[in-house]
Amino acid sequence: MGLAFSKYHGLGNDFILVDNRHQSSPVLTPKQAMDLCDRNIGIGADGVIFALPGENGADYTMRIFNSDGSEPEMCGNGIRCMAKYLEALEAAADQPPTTPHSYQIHTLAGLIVPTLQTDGQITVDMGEPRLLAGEIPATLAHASEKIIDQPLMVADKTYQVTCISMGNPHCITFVEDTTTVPLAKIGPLFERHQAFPQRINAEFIEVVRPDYLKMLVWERGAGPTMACGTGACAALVATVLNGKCDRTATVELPGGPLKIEWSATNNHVYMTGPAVLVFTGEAAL
Ligand SMILES: N[C@@H](CCC[C@H](N)C(=O)O)C(=O)O
Repeated sequence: MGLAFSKYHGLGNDFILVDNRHQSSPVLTPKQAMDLCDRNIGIGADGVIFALPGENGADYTMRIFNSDGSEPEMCGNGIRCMAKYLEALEAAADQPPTTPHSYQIHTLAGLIVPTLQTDGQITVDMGEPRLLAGEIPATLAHASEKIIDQPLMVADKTYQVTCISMGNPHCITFVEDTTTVPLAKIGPLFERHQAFPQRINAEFIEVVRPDYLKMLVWERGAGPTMACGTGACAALVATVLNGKCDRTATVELPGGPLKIEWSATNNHVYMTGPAVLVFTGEAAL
């Protein structure tokens, strides 16, 4: 049986998109998704995203498997890709949406709202960051406390970390220079540190200016990726909480820039960036 798919990327963070609008659970198993993500024997991607029927009054539901088959709660770059994918599916069915056009998307992290802009960029209302240790989850503080600039011992070195959930968990460390971070060595140790019972995404941030951050990321379930949207949002929030940047800043990732704003008015985080169709195809299962 063949599986029709579209491959998209958001700043090099790449995904296989599957039209799952007629079934209420993903049409692939985690193992099938993992095999399709393999860059040698599959299509190659950081994850597989399923566009499902909407739940809780939403237009659609997004589910995602990481390239290791695990299921995260949310994906920032992925939801921009899904918005473009939905636009293409609707246009193919002669329902061309108007722009700017928003979708209400239910995720395991709650309701997320991407808006397609007339310039091709997508702005996503990512909801409110969750700051308490119990919400992340992390054991570096009592469940009802925040983890801001706390020590974490990794491979005999103490890092000062700030932990934020954007629905999925992030651990942020400030560095002098992102080019000197031994990501392949310490990334997996952060991800599977005993302080993080559901593993963690690890971000390393260089504050270049109060409105410009550089970021390296090691993703839970996917390893080093070219960009992470939820990670960039968590990084901006962590940097504000540490008094090192403005509430609006550009976060420069290996794959390019994202504009992130943490609104002082409604506490929501907004992410703006691109999503690009790479190719469509049919995969053998
Ligand atoms: N790349 C994504 C995040 C994908 C999920 C992450 N690996 C996790 O397990 O939490 C993004 O752009 O946010």
